[in-house]
Amino acid sequence: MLYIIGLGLSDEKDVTIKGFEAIKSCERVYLEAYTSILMVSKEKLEEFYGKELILADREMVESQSDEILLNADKKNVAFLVVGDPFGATTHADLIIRAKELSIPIQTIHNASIMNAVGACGLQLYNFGQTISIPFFTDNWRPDSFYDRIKENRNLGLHTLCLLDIKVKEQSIENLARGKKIYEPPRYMNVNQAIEQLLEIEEQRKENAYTSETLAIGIARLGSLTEQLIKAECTS
Ligand SMILES: C[S@@+](CC[C@H](N)C(=O)[O-])C[C@H]1O[C@@H](n2cnc3c(N)ncnc32)[C@H](O)[C@@H]1O
Repeated sequence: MLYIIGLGLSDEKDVTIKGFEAIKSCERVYLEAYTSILMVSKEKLEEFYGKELILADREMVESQSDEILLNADKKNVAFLVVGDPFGATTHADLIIRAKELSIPIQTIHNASIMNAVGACGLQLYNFGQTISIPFFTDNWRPDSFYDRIKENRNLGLHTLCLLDIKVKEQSIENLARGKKIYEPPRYMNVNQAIEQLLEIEEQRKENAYTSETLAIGIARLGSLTEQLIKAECTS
């Protein structure tokens, strides 16, 4: 059985009892830690689950999924995803591959940023398309998210902006040279996101939003001690 288990949003204790029991039954446990992160270390998770975790980076999930799925038709294997396994990320390739290999799959859901964002006071019913804001580079400054925000605002809907996480990524140069040298991890903060949003508005000038637009910044949602929700105009 391949268990696809959501870990929730904050720490080792956010796993559900069902998820915890499934992890306990598994021979191998993979932790997907590149699309979202928990606020505790891998070691803390291992101690709480009583299991060694294998870090599954993007390369492993996207190019070596057969390694994850090895023997999963006979033994229990867990694939842990922060938040909910189907909240923003789907890991469709892994699931399709498992189905092709006739491996039974069970998903154990958990809270996701996609629903927990309701903690800021805005009605989930009134959110439009969710967008991702990627880190700009010197020569790559994509702005397709701008159109989604504009469409949402024209309909009177809020936009959930997910901010980029870069874990174990190669620079373009190292990628081109095939060098497996990885950049230090980076996590986009709210200020960086605002700077990028305003840069695009400055170029497009279509008034999707302005520096006066009220925005809500949310950090570490779900953490009992460190959660921060702050609403301010961007100027
Ligand atoms: C791809 S999405 C999340 C997918 C995850 N599977 C889920 O269901 O929550 C990852 C992004 O969501 C946002 N996010 C996730 N968890 C968060 C949290 N606890 N507090 C604030 N933002 C969070 C961050 O912008 C992060 O880069």
